[in-house]
Amino acid sequence: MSAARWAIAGAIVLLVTDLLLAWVLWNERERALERGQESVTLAAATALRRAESLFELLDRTLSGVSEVVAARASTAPDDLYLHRLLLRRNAITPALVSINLIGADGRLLSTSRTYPAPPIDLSDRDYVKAQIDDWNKGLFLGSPVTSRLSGIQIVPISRRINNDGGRLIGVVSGAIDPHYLHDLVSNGADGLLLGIFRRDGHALACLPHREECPDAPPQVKHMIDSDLEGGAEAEISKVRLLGKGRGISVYLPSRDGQFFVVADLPSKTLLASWHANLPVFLVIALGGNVALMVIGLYAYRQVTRRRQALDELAATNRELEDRVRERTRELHRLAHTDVLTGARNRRAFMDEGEALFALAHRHHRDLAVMVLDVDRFKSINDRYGHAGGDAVLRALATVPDSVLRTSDLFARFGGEEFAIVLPETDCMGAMEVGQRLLAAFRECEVPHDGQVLRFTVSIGLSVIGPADASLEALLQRADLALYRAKESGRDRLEWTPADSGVC
Ligand SMILES: Nc1nc2c(ncn2[C@@H]2O[C@H](COP(=O)(O)OP(=O)(O)OP(=O)(O)O)[C@@H](O)[C@H]2O)c(=O)[nH]1
Repeated sequence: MSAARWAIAGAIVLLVTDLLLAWVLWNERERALERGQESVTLAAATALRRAESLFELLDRTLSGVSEVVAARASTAPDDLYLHRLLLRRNAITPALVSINLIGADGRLLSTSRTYPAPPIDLSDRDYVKAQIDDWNKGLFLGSPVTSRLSGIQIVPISRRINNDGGRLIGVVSGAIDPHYLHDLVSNGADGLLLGIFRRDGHALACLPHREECPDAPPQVKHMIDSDLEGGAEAEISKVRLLGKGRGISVYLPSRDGQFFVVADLPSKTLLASWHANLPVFLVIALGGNVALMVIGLYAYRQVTRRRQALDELAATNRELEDRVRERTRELHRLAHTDVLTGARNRRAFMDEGEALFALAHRHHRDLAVMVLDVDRFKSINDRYGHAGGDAVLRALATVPDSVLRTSDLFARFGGEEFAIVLPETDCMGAMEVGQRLLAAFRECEVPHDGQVLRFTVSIGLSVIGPADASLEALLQRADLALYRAKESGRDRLEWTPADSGVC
């Protein structure tokens, strides 16, 4: 596999691994958001339940006062009685700063705080007007105001008092201590913003700003309007309703629709644990990537090295084979070459000569054999030394090159004796060649030791006959002819006829 393919395969493995890790990371994030959503919803629901319980309790208190006053309306109870009634009910309702009785004209008739009641006109207050204007209003939750009675910030509630005929007798009101409302939204998680709002957006309580709760921001007011139209119970938004930025928000209206709880948590808080684990994930991802890259590189190097080793082994094998072939050729050449002259030796001559003989014999072709012997070579040796004799032999071996055909076979037979096989050559042709050879040897000059040596050669010739069974037979006849050549005076060619007696 090429380096590019390795790189592509490695990149794909890394990509898949990183995508898997990213998927795990994304899942972790979604789960953290889900957990955050559950905790925000729980905080809002808890605050709503506690607020509804409180308002039910306060409603029962005001209803109780209302019933007593209505029952006693015909007997016109005195101020002290009313004050004591309010005082007793207030004593068992610590959430209220005071309980007040207001006349049908809006003037304060009695209060649990002081006796006698100060002359205060409350006809302009929303919690008074709402009850005077509506005979069946139920419990009314007023806007937070500064009490004219106590001078502190309170959240007013009120109930209408009717006589048996349904006519307005007066209004009973209670001033809720804002701290009680603030306690409803306590115990929130870190970073949680929680608010209880009236339908008109006035804040009744909030977390974490206990003292100065901001009124509902525009987006909450928009939710309230939507709620009025659609009657939705809860809405979860990814955009925070109370804080800035993104996060999880929950909006819950009360059963009677008089107030709403809104809670939200910023993404930063929701994902705090996820963010805390992020470096661990990144280190794992980075470590995984590095580990995969190291493993990939290691595997690539191992495979490359193995391939290189195999290539080198193959190259070494090829080189060894070449050397063995070369060596074999050299050995073959040495085994078939005469060391002194470089011509073929007897073995090579016999191998190749037998093959030429067999070919000629089978196809009835002509073939001639010559045996050559240097004349009086012993005297050359004696006169010029062995080195002189060797020089003559070396020179002799070069002469046939210029006379013979390349298809002819020339070899040193041993000592000063040489032999030639002439394929496709009849007796006449061979004689002609023999004469040319004799002439060439005569003219051959051998420089040696500052002198020029000359030599002659005697040649014995034989040609193939039908009765010849081997090259050896021709060689024997050529030897006989050579003997005659020597006997006849040397430097000449003689031939021995075959059984047929023709040349
Ligand atoms: N320098 C040299 N001499 C050799 C070599 N081989 C054989 N001789 C010598 O060649 C001589 C052959 O001599 P002879 O067989 O008597 O024949 P000749 O002297 O050539 O006489 P004729 O053949 O009758 O003409 C011997 O003295 C051998 O020692 C060789 O390789 N080198």
